[in-house]
This record gives sequence, structure tokens and C-alpha cells, in this order.
Amino acid sequence: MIEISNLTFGYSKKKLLFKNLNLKLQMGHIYGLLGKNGAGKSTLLKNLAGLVFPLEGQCKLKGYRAADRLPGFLQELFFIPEEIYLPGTSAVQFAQSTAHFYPKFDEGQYFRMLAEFDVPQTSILSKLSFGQQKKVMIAFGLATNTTLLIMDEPTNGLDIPSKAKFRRIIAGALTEERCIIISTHQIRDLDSLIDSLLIVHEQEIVLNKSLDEIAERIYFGSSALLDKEMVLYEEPHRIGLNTMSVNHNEVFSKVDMELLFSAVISDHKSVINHLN
Ligand SMILES: Nc1ncnc2c1ncn2[C@@H]1O[C@H](COP(=O)(O)OP(=O)(O)OP(=O)(O)O)[C@@H](O)[C@H]1O
Repeated sequence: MIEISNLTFGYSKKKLLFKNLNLKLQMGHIYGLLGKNGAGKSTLLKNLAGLVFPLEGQCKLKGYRAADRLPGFLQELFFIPEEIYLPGTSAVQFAQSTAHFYPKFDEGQYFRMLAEFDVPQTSILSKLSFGQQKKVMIAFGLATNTTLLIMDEPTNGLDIPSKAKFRRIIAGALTEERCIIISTHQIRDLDSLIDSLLIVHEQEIVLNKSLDEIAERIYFGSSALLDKEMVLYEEPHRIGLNTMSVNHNEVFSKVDMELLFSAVISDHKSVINHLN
């Protein structure tokens, strides 16, 4: 399990980004992390990865405190940041020099994913395009088979066919022993991929729910004819309204993550209260 308890963090003590933030993440899930620009998504991920240190509280992975950065912790975590800088070696040489830090690294899986992404194994990584470099990191990160895989804006730089491959490859690599967190503004890139949603807003995690739990409680529709009292949030659409309403008929609808995100960051209390 991954647990953040009472996390207080700011780059300066005068301006806190998180105050007493608590979060538990379970294995076997792919979490989508959403938040406005500057809400602190990357910073939260860096706290989880032990790349910055809490002012108070702690982040724990498999009993290891992230801030201690012990070898046992580092071999259970792979972090793909938004900006990546790869060395002047090939994908094969990169694995030869780096994979031994990850005891569960699967070389066959790495090469299969590189092939699926159409990335040549022998090209010099630093000379590949940004999108190709991202694919190498995604393939390597998945092949490490670490308990926690964190990806910050992984689909930036990927072309449209590669985004579909990305979803397929990630979904295929999830096991009951690992947890994947993906932070992104490209909510549609996460469609049919994530099973749980995290939203960071105003120093807190205001939502941590599976899409199934959300769909049980909220009906996502596009009708102006709904009982107004049941409507939690609505937004004009080209030919009508996109609505979120109380799911009193227990009808299962597809979660509109963009709409939910807009609702949470504009009037999060009513929607959040209903979900919680
Ligand atoms: N190294 C740093 N030193 C000081 N302030 C920082 C540093 N890194 C980030 N910040 C500030 O912390 C806040 C949160 O930044 P962060 O990058 O975590 O947000 P984000 O939610 O990932 O944003 P975006 O969606 O724009 O990528 C911002 O106000 C940013 O300016």
C-alpha cells in the first residue's frame, strides 16, 4: 500500500502547497491525478518519490519512508517526470547500465514494448525525438515492474496513434502487485485506461474515488429535461447541456471526467459532498 499521512509541504514555509494531506492508494489500480495548473500535482508526485521532503508528515511505500530514499524503496519505484533527458546511448545499452537497479526488470517485456511503440533499439537515445524518448522511458518504466510507477504528463509529445498504443500497453502491464499514477491535463488520453480518479485542489486531495463508485452515485447525461432538483452541475454543450445528477435510478453512465473536474474545481463542495 501507498500512504501519505498528514503531509504538509511548501517550497517556502510561508506558502504551503499542501496542508495535512492524507491519501491511501491501493495496488492493482491505475489512478489519474488531475488538478489545475499550479495545484501541486508534480510536487505531490515528487513527495511520493522522495525527490522533495515534507515539512510535516510522511509518504510511505511498502513500509519505506520516501524521504529516507533507502535502496529497498528506490527499487520499488519508477518515476517518469514531465521533462526527460536521456543519455547518448542506445535503448539496449541504457537497459544494460540501468536495469540492475530494478530486481524485477523484464528485458523481454522492455523490447516487446519498444517494438510495439516502433522505437528502434539501436538508435542513440539523445538523438531521438521527444515523443520517441518518452516512449523509451514508458517502456523502461513498465518493464521495471516496480510496485509504484509514476508518470507525469506521459502523453505529451505522443502522436495520436501512439496515445492509443500507450493506453493498450499500460492496461496490459497492470498487475495486482503494482500501482500506476498518471498525472495529466489531457483527460481524454486517460479514457478507458484509469479506474480511479484523484483531484488535488486548494491544498488537499478533494477526490479519491474509483470510476465505478462515481458512476454509482452520479448520472452523467446530456438532457435539459432532468429533474432540476437532482442536478448537481451542468454545463452548456453545443446542442444542449452536459449534466451531472444524483443517480437515484441506479443507472450506470460513463463518467465524464472533464465535466466532473470542472464541477469539482468550480463548486466542489456540493459534488464532493454527494460523492463522499
Ligand atoms: N522548485 C520549485 N521551487 C519553488 N516553487 C516551485 C518549484 N516547483 C514548483 N513550484 C511552485 O509550486 C506550485 C505547484 O507546482 P507544480 O509543478 O507542482 O504544479 P502542477 O499542478 O504540476 O502544475 P501544472 O499543471 O502547471 O504542471 C507552483 O506555484 C510552482 O510555481
